[in-house]
Amino acid sequence: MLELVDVSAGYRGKTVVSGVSVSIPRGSWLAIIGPNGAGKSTLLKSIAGLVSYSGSVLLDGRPVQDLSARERARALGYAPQVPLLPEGLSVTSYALLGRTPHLGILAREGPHDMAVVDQVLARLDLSSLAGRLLRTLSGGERQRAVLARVLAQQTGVLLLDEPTTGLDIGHAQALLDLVDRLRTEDGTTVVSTLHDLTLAGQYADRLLLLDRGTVVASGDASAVLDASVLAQHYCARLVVMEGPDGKPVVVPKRRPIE
Ligand SMILES: Nc1ncnc2c1ncn2[C@@H]1O[C@H](COP(=O)(O)OP(=O)(O)OP(=O)(O)O)[C@@H](O)[C@H]1O
Repeated sequence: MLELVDVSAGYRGKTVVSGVSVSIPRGSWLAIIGPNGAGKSTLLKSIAGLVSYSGSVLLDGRPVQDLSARERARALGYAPQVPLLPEGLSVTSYALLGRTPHLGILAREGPHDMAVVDQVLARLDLSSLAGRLLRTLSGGERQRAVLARVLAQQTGVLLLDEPTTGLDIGHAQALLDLVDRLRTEDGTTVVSTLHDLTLAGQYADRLLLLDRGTVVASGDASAVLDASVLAQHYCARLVVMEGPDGKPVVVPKRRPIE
């Protein structure tokens, strides 16, 4: 169980996330949604311990701040929205970095670590690119390499900042399906930011809508993906329809030509 209690965070004295409390049961998926600048990434970085915050982030009742760096790296896997990549590494070497928290001091990766990485690369459709240098990858391939590293980390909690950015619809779906499988099979807990509201509604158990740093709506897809709520907070023209699986589909409406 991951629990946020009254979490506030900001930069240089300016608060950009204010008083967020939410419980995320083991094996569930929370999607943080909201307009640009709402504080989604900042909230995710707070959970990852990458920005300072007030309030508490508890993992199985224990403050995450009390974990050692190694314990934290074994417990929480974080994939940033705009990663800084070591461009000269191959995809395999980069994904193997995800195994670091599992290695003994001065130990090198062994066959098990290689097997984990091979499996993750296969699941992300990256096997054919395993030997390629990161700087030679397309945007979507780089994005998948970042996710390969975090999935190779095999943590109980995945913190994914816009994991589908730059991915085509097929690769986006494959990635979300993979995360969903980890969630249901291994009990992995997922917290992700997502701009695609339809995908957020399809995959997450619970959505948290942030606007200007505060939670303005929270609940399942049908409760949060309400046309008037979304129109108000995103300043957008849209309709919400029912999709084939009964989940909401958020459709933008073009401004009528005068
Ligand atoms: N390092 C930083 N220093 C100062 N201000 C920052 C920093 N990072 C983010 N901010 C500001 O904090 C606010 C929230 O940013 P954040 O990246 O959390 O929003 P977001 O909801 O993830 O946005 P987006 O959808 O555009 O990615 C924004 O106003 C942003 O300019």
